[in-house]
Amino acid sequence: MSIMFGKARTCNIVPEHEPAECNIVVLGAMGSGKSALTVKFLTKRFISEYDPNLEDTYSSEEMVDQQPVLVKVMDTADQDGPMNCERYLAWASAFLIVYSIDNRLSFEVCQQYVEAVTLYTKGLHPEAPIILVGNKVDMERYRQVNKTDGATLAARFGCLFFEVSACLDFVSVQNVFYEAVREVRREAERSLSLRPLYISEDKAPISLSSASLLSPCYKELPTPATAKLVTVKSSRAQSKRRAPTLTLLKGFKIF
Ligand SMILES: Nc1nc2c(ncn2[C@@H]2O[C@H](COP(=O)(O)OP(=O)(O)OP(=O)(O)O)[C@@H](O)[C@H]2O)c(=O)[nH]1
Repeated sequence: MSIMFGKARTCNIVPEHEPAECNIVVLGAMGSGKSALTVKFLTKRFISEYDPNLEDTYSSEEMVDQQPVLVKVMDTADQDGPMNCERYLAWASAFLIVYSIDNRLSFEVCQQYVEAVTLYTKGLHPEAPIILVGNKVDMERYRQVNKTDGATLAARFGCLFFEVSACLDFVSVQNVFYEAVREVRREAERSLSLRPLYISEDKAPISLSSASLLSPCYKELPTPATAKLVTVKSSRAQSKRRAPTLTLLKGFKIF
């Protein structure tokens, strides 16, 4: 039921059956652990070697809060700091911006990413959320970035903040990606509540399912020079319809 100019009208909500999509871009300094976090989320395993110039996009069917969602993860590889950001800014539903707690420079590069992304997303509806991630928390004895530094940066830009380790427990890493999906859903709801619904008799019923709520996620995947869509169905896929398959990620040695 929505009220428009004082008239009470109903709209037939036709639920879509396609899982919503959520495009997550993983950004951060070289060596901060972007690929390791991506592979941990997709395979539950920690990688040790990788091709540092490899930039790929992977997809995985997930169930977040009992709602199916196709999570697409773009693992970026910039040489030094935000470079030709247009390849991912319009595509992204959310950003994970990663630094390594044992590397102060990676934290400074991370701030450049937060500023560059915020410049683009501020004022967009829905706004693509940023999640700040302090990785390698297992390297506590070599810590160079205090947890309060990360929390302060996150508070300054209104982002969520987590410290995790790609080589420790899987659930903490999965939670970061799941929180990104939840933030996208919350932002879509917020954005929808700001817009009056225009409904007239001759218009088709409006579908407000989670898919259309997340319609900002349905963006054409850009054809950036290096990213290729590699489908990786997580072995955790809850979907009974299709046997989960896992294509090992090119360029990663998984043990
Ligand atoms: N101790 C520890 N090492 C990690 C962790 N995450 C990644 N590493 C290591 O850090 C190095 C860089 O990890 P990557 O995941 O390749 O980092 P990246 O940000 O993808 O680096 P680029 O591909 O060069 O952008 C590798 O040797 C990883 O094994 C972590 O949580 N803890």
